[in-house]
Amino acid sequence: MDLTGKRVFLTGGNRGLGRAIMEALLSEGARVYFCSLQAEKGKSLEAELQDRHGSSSVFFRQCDVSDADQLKKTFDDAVSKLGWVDICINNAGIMDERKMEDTIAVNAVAQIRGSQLALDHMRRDRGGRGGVIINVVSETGFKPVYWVPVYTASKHAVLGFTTSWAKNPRMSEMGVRWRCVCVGSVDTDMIHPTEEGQMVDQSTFVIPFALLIEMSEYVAAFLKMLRDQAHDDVIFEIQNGTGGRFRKRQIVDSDGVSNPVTVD
Ligand SMILES: NC(=O)C1=CN([C@@H]2O[C@H](COP(=O)(O)OP(=O)(O)OC[C@H]3O[C@@H](n4cnc5c(N)ncnc54)[C@H](O)[C@@H]3O)[C@@H](O)[C@H]2O)C=CC1
Ligand SMILES: CCCCCC(=O)/C=C/C=C\C/C=C\C/C=C\CCCC(=O)O
Repeated sequence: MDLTGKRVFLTGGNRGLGRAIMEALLSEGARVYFCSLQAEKGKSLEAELQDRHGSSSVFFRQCDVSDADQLKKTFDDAVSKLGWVDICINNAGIMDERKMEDTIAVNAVAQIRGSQLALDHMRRDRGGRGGVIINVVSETGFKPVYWVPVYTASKHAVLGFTTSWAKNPRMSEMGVRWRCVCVGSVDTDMIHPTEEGQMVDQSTFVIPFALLIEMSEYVAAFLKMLRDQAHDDVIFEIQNGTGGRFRKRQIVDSDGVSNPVTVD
């Protein structure tokens, strides 16, 4: 897929993975509408990026994605500013085991709702132009991670939702492709818990520096996935040093061995 001129809706774009993907897409000639919780940071980033890429290339709106009404208004505003949306990236997420409801609301419900808004808008069988819906999941979407069980549950939910929609036999008629980005750890604010309790057994948590994925590798793999329209697979796994690859759904055996399996 040529990304030039593509119209992108992205949640959680003011920092971390979302910001890196947004800047890469703008450099490829795409136009991006992004939202995040923090209004001031978002506004100043919008101004900075408009200076660099042009005033009609990037738009920001403050939005709490866990609020259904705000998310709908924000998506509708994106359609009105961009004309339409070709690529929807549900990226916003949090990791805090003390906040179970918030974690499920932001990581699972909001990504599911964002996907549904995008699907309704994109469906060719209902007058849309087709498109791609990308949910930024995590490797925790298909494997257990004992430090963050609630976070892991939220990511499993999105993987189940996304792979299920992708199996709809009428999807080619709808003209929509689905992707789950299942990435290991990238060095963003998220992986540095600052308060006791954000993780279970935090005292045993050691950042796995050897496994960390460089932001540049994440971005390159993400763009590779976006350009590749040939694959039917939904899960795109990014581990360090692999450059990213499509795979079937995985299970992890009790002995820790991870096996690719086909679910159909
Ligand atoms: N950093 C990592 O190692 C990994 C991150 N991920 C996922 O990638 C996504 C982005 O994570 P990072 O960039 O690392 O985290 P981050 O903490 O740097 O950025 C999170 C973004 O989500 C936004 N956000 C959070 N709650 C929101 C809400 N209620 N409404 C609107 N926006 C909200 C924040 O404003 C921020 O822009 C998350 O879904 C995360 O679970 C997945 C695997 C690994
Ligand atoms: C393999 C899990 C990657 C989880 C990435 C993620 O979504 C958020 C990470 C935030 C902090 C780090 C949390 C958990 C553990 C990190 C590495 C575990 C490596 C062990 C393994 O089972 O592979």
